[in-house]
Amino acid sequence: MASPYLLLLLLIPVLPLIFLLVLAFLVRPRPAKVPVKGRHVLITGGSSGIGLAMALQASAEGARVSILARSKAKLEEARDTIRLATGKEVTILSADVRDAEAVARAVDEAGPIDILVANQGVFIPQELEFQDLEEIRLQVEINLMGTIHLIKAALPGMKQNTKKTGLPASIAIISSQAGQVGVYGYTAYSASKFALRGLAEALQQEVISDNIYVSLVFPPDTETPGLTEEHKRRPELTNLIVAASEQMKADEVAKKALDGIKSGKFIVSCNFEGVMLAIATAGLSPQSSYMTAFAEVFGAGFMRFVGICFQWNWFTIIEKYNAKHNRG
Ligand SMILES: NC(=O)C1=CN([C@@H]2O[C@H](COP(=O)(O)OP(=O)(O)OC[C@H]3O[C@@H](n4cnc5c(N)ncnc54)[C@H](OP(=O)(O)O)[C@@H]3O)[C@@H](O)[C@H]2O)C=CC1
Ligand SMILES: CCCCCCCCCCCCCCCC(=O)[C@@H](N)CO
Repeated sequence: MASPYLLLLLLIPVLPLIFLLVLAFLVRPRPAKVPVKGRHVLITGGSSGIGLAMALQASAEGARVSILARSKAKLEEARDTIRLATGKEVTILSADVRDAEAVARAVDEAGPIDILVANQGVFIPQELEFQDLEEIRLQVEINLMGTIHLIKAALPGMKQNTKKTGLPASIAIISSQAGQVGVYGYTAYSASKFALRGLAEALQQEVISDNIYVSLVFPPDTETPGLTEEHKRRPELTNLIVAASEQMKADEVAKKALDGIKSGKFIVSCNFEGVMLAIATAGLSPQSSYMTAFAEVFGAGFMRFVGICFQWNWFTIIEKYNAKHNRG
C-alpha cells in the first residue's frame, strides 16, 4: 500500500502543471493571431525612428502601409527610403495628432485600418519644477490626447473591417519603460505614458467583442533621431539612472513591437529588463499567454524585491549627486 506521504510527494511536481492548466483556462483575452500581410497598417510618427522602422518592416512583410506625421518633407523622405529598401509604396499623411479634425480627415483619406500603431511621441526631459507648462502640455497633448484622437477616428472603420474580413485587428500604442516606472527628469513624460496604460486596459475590454486586440509596447532608450535630440538636454541625473541600461536599435524595437502585435499580446516588452519590469508591474492587465501568466504569478514577489534594489540604487545615486552639488 502506498503511503499517503508518498502520494503527496508525487503531487509536488504535478502541481505546477495543474496550475498551468488552470491558467490556460482562465487567461483573457484568448490568444489570437493578427496577420500583417495584405493588411492596412497605419503608423503615426512613421517618418522617423521606431515608427519608420516599423513601416519598413511591415512593408517588407507585404502590408499596405500609411504613415502619419506633421512634417511633409520628413514624410516624403521616409517614403523614398521605404521605396528604395522594399520597392513598396506607402501612403503619406500630414497631420498634427493634437488636431482631432485633421486626424479624422487623414484617417478618412487613408481608408479603413486593420492595424493602428499610435507611435507618435515627444520626450522632453526636465524636472517638473523647472519645466515650462507649455512643454508639459505638449507632451500630454501629443502622447496622450493625440493617441485618443487617433483611436476615436480609426475605430469605426476598424470595426467594419473586422466584421467584413473576419480577421482580428490591432491597436498598438507605443509607451515607454518610463510608462512603467517613474524616473527622475521624466515627470511630465511619465505622466503622459502611464496614462496610456489605463487607456489601453479599459479599451481592450471595450473592443474585444469587435475582435480587436490592444498592444502596449514599452521600449527602453532606443537609438532614434528623437533620442539624439533628447540627449541635448537630458538632466545629468536622468543620464546617470538611464545610462545603466542598454540602448536598443530602432529596428530591434520595431521587430518586438510587430511580433507583439501579430501575437495579440497586451504587454509587449523589448529586452530582458523589460520582461522584469512587466512582471513587477503586471497589475491587473489583460494576459492571453498562460506561460507569461505563470511567470507573473510566481515571479511577482521576487521581482518586487529586485525593484526595491533598483530603487535603492537610484535614490543612492540621487543622494550622492545632490550632496556633491550642494542641493537639498
Ligand atoms: N527613442 C527612445 O529612446 C524611446 C522612444 N519611445 C517612444 O517611441 C515613440 C517613437 O519615438 P522615436 O522613434 O524616438 O521618435 P522620433 O522623435 O524619432 O520621431 C517622432 C515621430 O513622431 C512624429 N510626431 C511628433 N509629434 C507629432 C504630432 N504632434 N503629430 C503627428 N506626428 C508627430 C514625428 O514627426 P513630425 O515631427 O514631423 O510630426 C516623428 O515621425 C514615441 O512615442 C516615444 O515616446 C519610448 C521609449 C524610448
Ligand atoms: C523589476 C526591476 C526591473 C528594473 C529594470 C529597470 C530599468 C528601468 C529603466 C527605465 C528607463 C526609462 C527609459 C525611457 C526611455 C524613453 O522613453 C526616452 N528615451 C524618452 O524620453
